[in-house]
Amino acid sequence: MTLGHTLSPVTLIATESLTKTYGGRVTALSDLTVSVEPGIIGLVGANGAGKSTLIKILLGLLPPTSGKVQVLGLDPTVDPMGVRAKVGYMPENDCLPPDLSAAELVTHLGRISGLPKTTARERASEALRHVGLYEERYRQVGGYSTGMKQRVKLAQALVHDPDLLLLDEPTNGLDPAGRDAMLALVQRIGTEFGISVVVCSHLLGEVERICDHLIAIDGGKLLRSDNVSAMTTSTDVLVVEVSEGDQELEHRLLEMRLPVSRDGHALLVPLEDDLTYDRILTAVADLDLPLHRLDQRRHRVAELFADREAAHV
Ligand SMILES: Nc1ncnc2c1ncn2[C@@H]1O[C@H](COP(=O)(O)OP(=O)(O)OP(=O)(O)O)[C@@H](O)[C@H]1O
Repeated sequence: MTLGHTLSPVTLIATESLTKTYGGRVTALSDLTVSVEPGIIGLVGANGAGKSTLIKILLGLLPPTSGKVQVLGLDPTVDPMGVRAKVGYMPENDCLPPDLSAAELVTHLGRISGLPKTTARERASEALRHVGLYEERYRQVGGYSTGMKQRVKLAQALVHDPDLLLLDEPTNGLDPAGRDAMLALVQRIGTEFGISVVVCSHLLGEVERICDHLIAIDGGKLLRSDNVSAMTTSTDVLVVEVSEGDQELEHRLLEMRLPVSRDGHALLVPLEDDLTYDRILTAVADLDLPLHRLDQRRHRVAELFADREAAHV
């Protein structure tokens, strides 16, 4: 199958007028046309936006009602096994059998993916090492913390060495430190292992941190698909951060008649002209403070959606 628009040889995922209705009543995806290249891609949308439905269609687990879809050049409606051989999937919900060890489970799932016994065992150990569970791999999964269970799900998605990972809400149920660790891991997989990743999340701020590209959907429709850098354009406010002495610096900048405001420890100064940089640097040097950051503040992606219902995604 070839989609109507021209596909670049590196197109990762492409859909054209993709529509999915459940029971003819609920429209989960509506006329969705989107195309992305390899990288770390965030799929964001509020609960019920249609993210999981899209993931299931990409995997060939669910047939679309109408429209076209391609994953890594394959059509999941025609060749679901071909797609699944190249794609790893981390489901959203807790679905791990509690009485198996992580090593047994990931090896078993590797075997199901078609790996020979020894290779499956080796690949399982490797995948568990990548996610930081090597030492704990012979313990029963039932005794694992939520963060460890999420990492087992990630390891099983990696076991057959896929070209693309589809991660459905990988930070679900994790505390802030666990979320940071999971996001760092996902980013490392995308950058160091060269595996493309689609991260599904209803938390825009999270995916914005690690993704190159964002697809935002709302009510099954495409809201926006763009590079994160294109969405987060610079503002005309400078952010100044010093490792210590921020109050001293604030006083000095006010004395210099610069209209300073605060965002936590960071000082914000409107950028009037190039001299603003010099004046701040002079103040920092005069006070002999350790400058940590001086640059133009960028818009957060969330600000782009602030005037829409999708603001809470
Ligand atoms: N099997 C189903 N039968 C009927 N309606 C469904 C089914 N699965 C999903 N839906 C509905 O389709 C819409 C999209 O659901 P979907 O699970 O794809 O959204 P989502 O963005 O993944 O949300 P969440 O983050 O809550 O999982 C919702 O209105 C949901 O209630």
